[in-house]
Amino acid sequence: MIVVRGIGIDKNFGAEPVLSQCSISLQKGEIYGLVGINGAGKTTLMKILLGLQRPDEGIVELFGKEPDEDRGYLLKIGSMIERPVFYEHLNAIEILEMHLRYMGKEASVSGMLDRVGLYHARKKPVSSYSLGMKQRLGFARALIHRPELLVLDEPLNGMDPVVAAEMIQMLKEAAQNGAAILLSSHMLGEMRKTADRIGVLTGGCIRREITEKEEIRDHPQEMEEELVTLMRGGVTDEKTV
Ligand SMILES: Nc1ncnc2c1ncn2[C@@H]1O[C@H](COP(=O)(O)OP(=O)(O)OP(=O)(O)O)[C@@H](O)[C@H]1O
Repeated sequence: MIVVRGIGIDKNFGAEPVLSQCSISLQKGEIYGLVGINGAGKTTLMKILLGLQRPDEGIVELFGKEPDEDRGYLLKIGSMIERPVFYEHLNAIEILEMHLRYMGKEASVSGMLDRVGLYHARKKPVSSYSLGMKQRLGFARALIHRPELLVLDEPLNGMDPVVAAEMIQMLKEAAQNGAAILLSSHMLGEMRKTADRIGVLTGGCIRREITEKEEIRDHPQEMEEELVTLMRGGVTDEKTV
């Protein structure tokens, strides 16, 4: 089942084309890794898929249909785009409890804070958190309501290896439970360990998708070299999506 699909998306900022006939789709239960150089358009594509930005051309379908006016689909989505924003005078417990109430879901707030390494700081105001701690709280907020679609823009940025490994494990569990996960990262090694499919965004569209699990996991050196070549705009004989 396809959870989100972008078809033929164009987006320009002024005279600068960022996305050009860009198409992407994610299935239930899959982790899709989006890679590309700085400025390739990863964040822009994610925002368009989430309805945070309008494309100049093209169609987005969420859960099998074009997003409707009542925006009920938002309750099925978790996201973290760029830096997460919070009411900074609240603490982590209050923020996650408020989010769960809004989403109409129940979950263990303490359990989630423990997994992202914030249990010790759970009663401190978010204004006292470091950037990495805010990033972890943003990750927790994106996941805690068990969304069917998760869109995470560089969630592993600035994470230490212990936290990054736990976050990857949590993403895998969410995918096993049926979530479709779109993830961007510059950390090709982490991406290789995490994603079922990797798409290379370059020149405004996804030029290449690496889909075979064996190809992603068993040939790390070759795969990372190929990704870097593609991101630089290099040509391979592979398909354009
Ligand atoms: N609101 C905006 N107004 C003007 N230009 C924008 C806007 N948002 C993005 N851009 C431009 O669009 C291009 C793509 O930006 P985007 O943030 O999508 O790239 P990215 O692949 O996520 O980059 P990074 O890896 O650095 O996060 C960049 O050239 C950026 O300057």
